Amino acid sequence: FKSNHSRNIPLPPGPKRLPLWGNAFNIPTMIPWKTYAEWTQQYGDIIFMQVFGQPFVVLNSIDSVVDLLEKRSSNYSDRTLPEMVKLMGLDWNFAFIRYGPLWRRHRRGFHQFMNQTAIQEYEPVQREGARNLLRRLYAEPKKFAHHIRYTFGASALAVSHGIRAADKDDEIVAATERALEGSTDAVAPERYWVNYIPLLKYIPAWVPGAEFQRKAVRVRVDAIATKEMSWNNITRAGPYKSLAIKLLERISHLDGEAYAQEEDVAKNTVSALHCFFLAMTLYPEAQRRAQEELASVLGPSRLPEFADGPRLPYINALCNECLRWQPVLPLSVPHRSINDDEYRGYFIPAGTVIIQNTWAILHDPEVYPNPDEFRPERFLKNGELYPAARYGPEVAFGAGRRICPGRYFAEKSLFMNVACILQTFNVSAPLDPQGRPIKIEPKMMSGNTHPEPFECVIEPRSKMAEALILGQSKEEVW
Ligand code: HEM
Repeated sequence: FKSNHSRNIPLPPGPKRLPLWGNAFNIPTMIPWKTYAEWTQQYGDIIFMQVFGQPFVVLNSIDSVVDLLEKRSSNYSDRTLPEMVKLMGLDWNFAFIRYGPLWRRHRRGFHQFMNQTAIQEYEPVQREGARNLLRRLYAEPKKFAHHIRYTFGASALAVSHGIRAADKDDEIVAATERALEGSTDAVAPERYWVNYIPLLKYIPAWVPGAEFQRKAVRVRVDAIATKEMSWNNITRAGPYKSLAIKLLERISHLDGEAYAQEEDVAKNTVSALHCFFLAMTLYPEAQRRAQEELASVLGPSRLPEFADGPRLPYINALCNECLRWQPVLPLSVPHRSINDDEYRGYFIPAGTVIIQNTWAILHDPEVYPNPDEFRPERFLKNGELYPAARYGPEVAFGAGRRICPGRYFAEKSLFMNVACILQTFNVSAPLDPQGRPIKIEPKMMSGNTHPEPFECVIEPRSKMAEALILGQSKEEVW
């Protein structure tokens, strides 16, 4: 692609391209969202790249995202299916379905079960999940990252199949976790050459250097196991069974895929909660203010309920700040254009992969001063929840027709877990042998969506808090 020759319209600016390779050597492999944001200085907010003939456009500003992904959504709602995702056997994933009638059918089904009214039905599962997480954190605080993953995996199993997961070491939850471990990795285009050169898929797994093939086989085996296990276990389903079956019929083909789908997306909420622990470890003042609010609204002797939400603006602002501070999908999920287009005097060819740089948008210092600091107050005005600017953390859920359909569900899960944890625990940095807090650097995994492993201390806030955690008999609401 050089430009639209017939009308002589240039491509958007971007790094210089080599013949054939294009920008293959410019694509940053580590934290690409920061590099793309830095490139704005040089190239502006829309950046063009091309790798082996595949055009890419990075959108670094909210204006370009609104103009293209929202206002021209009929042209910018297609997806690209990376070769590695196919090799892993995860190509059924709704997030990768091409724009068209099949996607529309899935999307309608998802909306039917995940709209703001329908999700009220899942409140008991979300409430139970949050309370069970408290007991797990109390029993083994050091394994907090595992507990978050496990709790959300179990809730996904409940919502999608109506199956109650075992209290620990559930085989379906474990297999799906393993199967999905690689899927975020696969969509990060910089990770695997096979995403650019599909012919590489014919290299057999035994060839030295074909590690991508061996990884694909490992993921595929777990994906098949998940499917079979969850289907065979549908008999374990409780009263949610009929709801689960309806959901399965609508959004998948009545097999194990709906659970893996749920698990896959639940993973984003897991990452957001993981970032919450990181923020609480690094910003004790924000934690103190949130706990003061809980004390004044709830008192010390009960756990939060969904109905408390409107009276807890600081907790809501803190959840917003978790989504903004370390967005769990910093480059969203790529869209793809259907037809040739012209924007701000530039030519965008049909089939261009469009990357929304969510991180750059939510770290724009003009809108969010000192963007690397965790400051929930930026979402408050006169003590009330207030949109920080003309756009808020909803950008973290994408844009246009492919915007995350699970966002209301995710926000409710985040609220319930954050409020329950802060009501009962103090989260702090571990101490060194001299008793000083160990300094932790906030770092997100590249190409993946959660923070790099870190340690934190999680202790009950008081005897009363301990009683709240343990006093409840094990919650079983369905
Ligand atoms: C904090 C949690 C979450 C975040 C930050 C998040 C973010 C996103 C983003 C950025 C996208 C891509 C949007 C785009 O292409 O413009 C997406 C897609 C999607 N999300 Fe979420 N998500 C979260 C939780 C969930 C949950 C809990 C569910 C389901 C219950 C869900 C279901 C989906 C689905 C099905 C898609 C694909 C939509 C499509 O391609 O049409 N997400 N999500």
